[in-house]
Amino acid sequence: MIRFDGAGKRHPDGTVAVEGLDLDVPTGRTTVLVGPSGCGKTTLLRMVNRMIEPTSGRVLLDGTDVAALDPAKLRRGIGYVIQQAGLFPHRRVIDNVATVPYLLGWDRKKARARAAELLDLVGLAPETARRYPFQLSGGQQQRVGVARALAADPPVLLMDEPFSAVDPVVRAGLQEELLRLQSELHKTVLFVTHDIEEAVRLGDQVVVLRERGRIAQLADPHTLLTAPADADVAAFLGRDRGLRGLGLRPAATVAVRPIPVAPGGGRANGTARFGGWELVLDDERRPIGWIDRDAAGAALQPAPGFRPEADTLRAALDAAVLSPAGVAVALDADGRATGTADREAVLTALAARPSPAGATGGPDAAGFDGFAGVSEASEASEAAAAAAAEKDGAAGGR
Ligand SMILES: Nc1ncnc2c1ncn2[C@@H]1O[C@H](COP(=O)(O)OP(=O)(O)OP(=O)(O)O)[C@@H](O)[C@H]1O
Repeated sequence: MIRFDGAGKRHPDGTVAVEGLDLDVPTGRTTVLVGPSGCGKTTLLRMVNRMIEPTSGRVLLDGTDVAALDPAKLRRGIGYVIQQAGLFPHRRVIDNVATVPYLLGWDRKKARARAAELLDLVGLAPETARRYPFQLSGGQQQRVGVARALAADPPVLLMDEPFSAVDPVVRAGLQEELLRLQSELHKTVLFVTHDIEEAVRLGDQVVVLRERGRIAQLADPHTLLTAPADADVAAFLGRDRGLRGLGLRPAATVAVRPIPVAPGGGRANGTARFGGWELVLDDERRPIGWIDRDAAGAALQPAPGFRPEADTLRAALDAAVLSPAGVAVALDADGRATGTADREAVLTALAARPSPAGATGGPDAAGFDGFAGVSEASEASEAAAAAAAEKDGAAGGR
């Protein structure tokens, strides 16, 4: 566990970046720090790996004051991922990823084997290994950054706006990947973002900060979205927080009706009728589309679906709203139709009382008391990003 114990930072010019924060970052969970620019997120994150030294209070790592630990050793035990990855431009991808193992004195072969394993883990093709960072896309570079941070299997990962420099589609993919990795690896992750959407997607707990690193609210994502602590937090969460909250609830609560499929002709093996609309399925029961039976010669229209076992209520609602028939198609993992849910069925599920932990199976908020983080990656580049920090002087004591 990481504990901020009255941790504060006053800069020599008198600026108080963080006023004195008490926060626990629980082991094996993802804690997200979110808040407006300048509220102290990066400062808090960097206090953990001693790139910034607190001027008051302490930061404890598993009970030990980090001030008592050698900064270089400390950083080798903490993965650090920053915006734009901060890769070493003159090193091949494989050697970027192997940075910390090399520093730990692993032999080259073992370090590279580990790096190759990690590239695979973060979804990069083996041929990526021989390239230089400039030969990769932004999203690929971020994946390398994550692989590098994981190389020595550190229990703690500090992530400072790691996905903010990539486009929304790539970003969503990287978030998905992080969730998958975390479900396997259970690192203690402290993640900084400006983006509340990202915060509720990734966080087991989310800390909303105000200026000077003061905690406005600490809660699991569902509680945050449904019960913001005050009007300021509600405003920060945005007007569509209710809708976003649906993204945390499982679609499995939607009542799905079996499809009464009649034998059909032509390319479809069956159809099902809903008022004037007919759902056409192929031989494998995959939806082909909707046809408006009342419109002569009408073209097939898309049949949006959702997976009750994997998707959220937001996805189910989206499918029902987009369906020309007002009916979402329930699908199995292979895309075969297992039933349908009309808009009323989705609305009934929406109205039901959600389970307190939300759809993500998120942690019980009672298990946490708090935490913090920071961002700002621009000058971090080599020593900072790698958590490798061969040279202690990189940012210490800032
Ligand atoms: N070296 C410094 N000297 C003086 N003030 C500083 C210094 N570094 C940071 N600050 C100030 O400390 C405050 C907190 O900065 P920090 O970088 O932690 O904020 P942040 O929440 O990460 O911001 P952003 O989201 O914009 O990255 C800001 O007001 C910033 O201007």
